[in-house]
Amino acid sequence: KRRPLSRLLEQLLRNLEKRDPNQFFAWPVNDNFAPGYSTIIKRPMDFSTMKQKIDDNEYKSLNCFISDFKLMCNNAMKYNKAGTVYHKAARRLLHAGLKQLTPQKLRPLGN
Ligand SMILES: NC(=O)c1ccc2nc(N)sc2c1
Repeated sequence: KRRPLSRLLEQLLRNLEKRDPNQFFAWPVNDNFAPGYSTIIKRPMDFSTMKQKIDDNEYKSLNCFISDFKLMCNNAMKYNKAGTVYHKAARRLLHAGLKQLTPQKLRPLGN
């Protein structure tokens, strides 16, 4: 890929997806299997949508990408009650993902 940012984001996305072996976050959540989802979650996000946004060059920075990743995980922790497999998977994914996304070398200059 010509665009260095796209190349970086695709690699980061692949590594984040590895941490979702059950593919709870692979596709948009469907109201049919998650009753009331679209009324509770105003800004849905999932890995396939993030991939499409990379391909459409919608991410202008790494931080925009990280924001969508956090949104996806926080949506799941909002909709799914604590103690459910989905809530626990979202918490694990968020913590593991942020460790990968904000190590010292990736942190913006100055901190
Ligand atoms: N990402 C989510 O919040 C999520 C994913 C899968 C799923 N399957 C259900 N039966 S509820 C549910 C929620």
